[in-house]
Amino acid sequence: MGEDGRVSLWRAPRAVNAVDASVALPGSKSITNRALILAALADGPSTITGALRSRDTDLMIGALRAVGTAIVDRDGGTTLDVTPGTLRSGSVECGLAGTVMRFVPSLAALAVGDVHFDGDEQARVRPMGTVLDALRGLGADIDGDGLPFTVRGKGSVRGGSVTIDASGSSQFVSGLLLSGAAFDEGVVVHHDGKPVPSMPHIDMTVDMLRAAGVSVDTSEANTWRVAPGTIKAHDVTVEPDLSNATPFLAAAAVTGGTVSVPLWPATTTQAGDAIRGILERMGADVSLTDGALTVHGPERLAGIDVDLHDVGELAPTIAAVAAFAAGPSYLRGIAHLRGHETDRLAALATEINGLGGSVTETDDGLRIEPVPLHSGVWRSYADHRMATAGAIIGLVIDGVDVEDIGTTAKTLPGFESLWDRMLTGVRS
Ligand SMILES: O=C(O)C1=C[C@@H](OP(=O)(O)O)[C@@H](O)[C@H](O)C1
Ligand SMILES: C=C(OP(=O)(O)O)C(=O)O
Repeated sequence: MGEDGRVSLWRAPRAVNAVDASVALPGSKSITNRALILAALADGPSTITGALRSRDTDLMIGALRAVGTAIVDRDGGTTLDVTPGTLRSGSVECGLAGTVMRFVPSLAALAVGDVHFDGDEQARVRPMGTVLDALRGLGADIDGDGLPFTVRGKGSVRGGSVTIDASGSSQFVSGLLLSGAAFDEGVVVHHDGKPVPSMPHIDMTVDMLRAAGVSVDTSEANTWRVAPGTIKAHDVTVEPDLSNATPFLAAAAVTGGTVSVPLWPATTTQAGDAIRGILERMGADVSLTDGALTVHGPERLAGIDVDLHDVGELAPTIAAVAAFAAGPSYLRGIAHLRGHETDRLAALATEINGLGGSVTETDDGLRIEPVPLHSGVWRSYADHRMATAGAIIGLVIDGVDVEDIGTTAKTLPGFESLWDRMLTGVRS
C-alpha cells in the first residue's frame, strides 16, 4: 500500500543489456526461524550469526519474545543472542508466515498460560487444522482450528505418537518435530496420505535437530521419531537464502547475462539449491566455483517439464523464466501451492495471462506456453514470490508495473535496491 492507502505500483526496470553482476543474499528464512525455535528451547544461551531480518523472521523473534525468550540483536540485527526463559502466556502475531503459524504452536503448548495466535486476513485461510489436531492428540489444549486460535499451555506436553496427513505442507511435520524433544515422551509423527511436499525442508529440520544433540530416527519412510531429551544450546551460522537468490539467477537466464551469488553452500538442505539443475536443463551454463554460484544465460531458453513437488518455493521464479522459453513448460507436483501465501497456481496463471500469456492451470501445476507478452499491471497478492516473478518478467517486457513490491519484505527487505544494483552491474 502507498501512504494514501492506494496499492502502489513499481515500474519493473527493463534490462537494456544482459545483466552482469554479483549479488550477495542475506540469510535463509527457513534456517533462521528454525534456529530461533531451537535456541528458545535450548538448555542455555546461544548466538545465531547471519540471521535474516525480514517480516517473517521479525515475526518469529516477536513471537518468541512474547512468550518469554530474551533475544538481543547486534551487527545491524543479523547477530542474535538468544537466552531461553520460562515460557509464559502471550500474544503471537503470525503475519502471513507459515513458519510462525506452524512452528510456534508446539512451543506455545509448553508455556504456562494461554498463548493467543492471529495473523493477516490472508493467513486465516492457510491450512492449520492438521497441526492443531495433531497437538491435541499429543495432549495439548487448543481453542480453534485455524487463525485466530489459542493454545492453553500447561507447562508440559505429554507427546507420543500421532498420524497426520501432511500432503498439504511439510511445515505440519517440521512444526511438531522442532519442539518434540521437549515433550515428555518425545514425538513420533507418521504421515498417511499423498506424498509430503517440500521434503528438503523436513531434512533441514532433522539436520538442525541433530546438530542440537537431539536424537531423530528417520529409518522408516514417512515416520519421524524424535526422542525426548535436551536441546543443546549451540551457535548457528545461517546460510544465504537460496530461494531468494533465484530471481537474481533467473535474471541472468532471461537476459542472456551473468549473475553470481557468493557463499553458495557446497551442501545444503535448502530448496533453492535445485535452481542449479533446473536452469541448466533450460539451457543456462551453471557453475559452482570457489563458493560462488554463477549462471550464464543462453541465447534461447529451452522449455522444461519438471516436478517441483520437493521445491515448490521455486515455482514462481521458474514460471516467470518459462514464459520466455522457446517451447512449452510443464510445472508438476505443486498442487499444495494453492495453500501458500496465495493460491500461487491461480495467481501465476492470471498474471502471466493478464500480460497476454498462455498459461493453463492443471490439477497439480501449470502448463506455460511462451507467447509474446505486453505491458500491464502485475498483481502480487501480498506474496513476495509473486512480486519477484513480476520483476523477472519486467526485465524483458516494457512497462510491467508490479503492485506492492514492498511485499518482498516478507523475506527480502530492500529487494528493489538489490535488483537495481544488479542492473547497474554492481558486484557485491
Ligand atoms: O519449513 C519451511 O521453512 C518451509 C517449507 C515449505 O512449505 P510447504 O511444505 O508448505 O511448501 C516452503 O514452501 C516454505 O517456504 C518454507
Ligand atoms: C511458502 C512460503 O512461505 P511460508 O513460510 O509462509 O509458507 C514461501 O516463502 O515461498
